[in-house]
Amino acid sequence: MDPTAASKPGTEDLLASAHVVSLPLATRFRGITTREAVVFDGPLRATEFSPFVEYNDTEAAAWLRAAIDFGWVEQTAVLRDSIRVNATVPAVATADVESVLARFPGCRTAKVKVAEASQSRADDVARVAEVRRVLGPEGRIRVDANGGWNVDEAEHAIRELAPFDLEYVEQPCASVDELVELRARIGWMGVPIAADESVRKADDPLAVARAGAADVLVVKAQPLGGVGRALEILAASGLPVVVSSALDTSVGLSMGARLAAAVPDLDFDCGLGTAALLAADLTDDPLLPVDGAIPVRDVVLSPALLERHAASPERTAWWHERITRTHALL
Ligand SMILES: O=C(O)CCC(=O)C1=CC=C[C@@H](O)[C@@H]1C(=O)O
Ligand SMILES: [Mg+2]
Repeated sequence: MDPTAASKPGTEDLLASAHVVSLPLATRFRGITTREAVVFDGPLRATEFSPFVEYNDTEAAAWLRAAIDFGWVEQTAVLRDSIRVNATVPAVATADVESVLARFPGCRTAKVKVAEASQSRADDVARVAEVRRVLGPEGRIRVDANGGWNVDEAEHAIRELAPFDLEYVEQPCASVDELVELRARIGWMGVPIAADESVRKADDPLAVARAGAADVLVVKAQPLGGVGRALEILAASGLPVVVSSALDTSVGLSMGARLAAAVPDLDFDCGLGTAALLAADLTDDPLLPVDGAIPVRDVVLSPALLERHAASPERTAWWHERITRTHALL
């Protein structure tokens, strides 16, 4: 659903309603310890624009489209009022696994990061083994390699990890062609493959489904251009989906929860529990997992928290320029 010309905010409207923030993380995740984000006071609700700082303007444009859609336009009907979420376990030391999982009360599913460049396969196996020990035999475990393996490495790593009973392996290899080859090689193991970067960073998010490269799609509202656009993509793919966050603040998580609430069939727990990875948030009532789920609702920004976590003048100016450049691309 594209914003209409009438309701689409101009650059000045966006900048006037923007709050640039820098939030500390509770635990290092994908190499960062603070999360920079912009939240807008939209006329419909608070909304978020938080492409990672290294993303270029072309990639960031989809995230801005999503922010505008959610704050100014989005009215999708929802089918459920709470979303079951997974615990997200960064590539931490084995000794820290239990305390990370404790941040996600009631979550029966854990997603474990693997294939971190500075670590070995033994580290991955030990981390997954520890997650299995803490969750017990009924827990569900998925791993996410963020495209860090080639096909041979993926085949061997999955064979070593499969005895821990994997729900799926997310983005084991970087390219769609590699995923196709890997899927053919490991079919006998019965471990499904999920695509994440091959959906959210691809020029054509449906290429992976057309190629038969994955069994499951990971969909994220911001990188796919918003709730409506993500729903179109997942419907066209015909594949089961997992809705996930982009390490958003609770505002971006409310967008993800709304997307998850509108998905016709939602069989997997969603990666929307990540407020638990933040050491601070922007609302007095954050979307933290309770009993393994988060509610589907809008988020009320706290002026005091916006002020406390306001980014420096230099970073604020950087984000304002990014918004201005990115908005010109829409
Ligand atoms: O899916 C989850 O459990 C949480 C979200 C998550 O893992 C991610 C969020 C943001 C950036 C990514 O590196 C990462 C992912 O790859 O899925
Ligand atoms: Mg992923």
